[in-house]
Amino acid sequence: MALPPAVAACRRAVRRSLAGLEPADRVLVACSGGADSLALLAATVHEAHRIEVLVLGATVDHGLQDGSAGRADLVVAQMARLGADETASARVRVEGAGQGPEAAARQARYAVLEELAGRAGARRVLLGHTLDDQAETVLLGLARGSGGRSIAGMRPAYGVFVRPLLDVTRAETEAACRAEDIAWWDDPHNEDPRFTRSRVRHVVLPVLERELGPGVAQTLARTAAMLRPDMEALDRMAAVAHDALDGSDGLPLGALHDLDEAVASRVLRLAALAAGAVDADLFHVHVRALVDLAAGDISGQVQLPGHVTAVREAGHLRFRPTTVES
Ligand SMILES: Nc1ncnc2c1ncn2[C@@H]1O[C@H](COP(=O)(O)OP(=O)(O)OP(=O)(O)O)[C@@H](O)[C@H]1O
Repeated sequence: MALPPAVAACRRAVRRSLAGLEPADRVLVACSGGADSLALLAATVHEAHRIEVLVLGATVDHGLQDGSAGRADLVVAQMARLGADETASARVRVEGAGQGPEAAARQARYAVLEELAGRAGARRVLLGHTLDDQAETVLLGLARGSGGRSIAGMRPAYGVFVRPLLDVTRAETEAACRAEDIAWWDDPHNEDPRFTRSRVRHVVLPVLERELGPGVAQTLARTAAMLRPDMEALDRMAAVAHDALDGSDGLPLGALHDLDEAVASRVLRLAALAAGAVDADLFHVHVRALVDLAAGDISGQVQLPGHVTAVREAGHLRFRPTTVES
């Protein structure tokens, strides 16, 4: 019997992301219990076992919703049923230092997944973000003015993390689950109109699709895929420049002015992060203010999230802890 197209699409996508692995290697699949991550797990078990790679399924319980512990147990049972060689469930405490509970949960989740992978000797951690997640991220980035980084979308791979399904739609992951008789769980958060991402998913994108024609989500995701290599090239140039320029005395303004603005703004961002600014809260508007400060277009200081202040003095841009006046 022919393989259902959605199952084939998931398997093809996963096969690419397992390239380079060898027999007895391990991969970890992060499972929330949603259709995306269960379709990902099923495809991974199939593709990994073909090349004798072992699959560890892991779920993280943030304890943020009622009944989350029971749900984590159900996800563990589901992962075993789908053929994961090992399963793990981790409970994390979410501490939102200056960020919302969602962002704090995401950060804690990534840290614990990386730790679990390290302990299990897994070479990759597979995440189930889909093409629709990517389109939503791009649209949100555009609307919030977060700059090129978010318009280029989520990275298909960074560090140990891989997102094999970025070319696969959410509908395809659901169709793959239905075809393989996999029951999934819909996170009520994703339906809650109080969350911006939920409104983008259920209101904004459907309107765009209706008014501009179908395929808007694909176009947004494709735009991100086209921009990403450009962004990454600029990031690499900036990392080299930052290493060369950022010293104990701060960033020399003369050298900074010699850089292209695309590189200089990234150097400023890296310097702010090195000084302790919080990555998740450092937006385009902050970097823009740093560019203006460095250029002398604004005077005084720039306050950054994470209690870091940037000042322009003695031919340098310097970062120091924000002093709180009593
Ligand atoms: N509780 C969880 N345990 C394990 N993996 C998870 C969990 N939640 C999400 N994931 C992984 O992340 C992928 C994307 O899920 P989701 O879109 O819900 O998360 P996110 O984009 O990281 O964060 P958020 O939705 O909170 O903004 C899932 O397919 C899964 O691989």
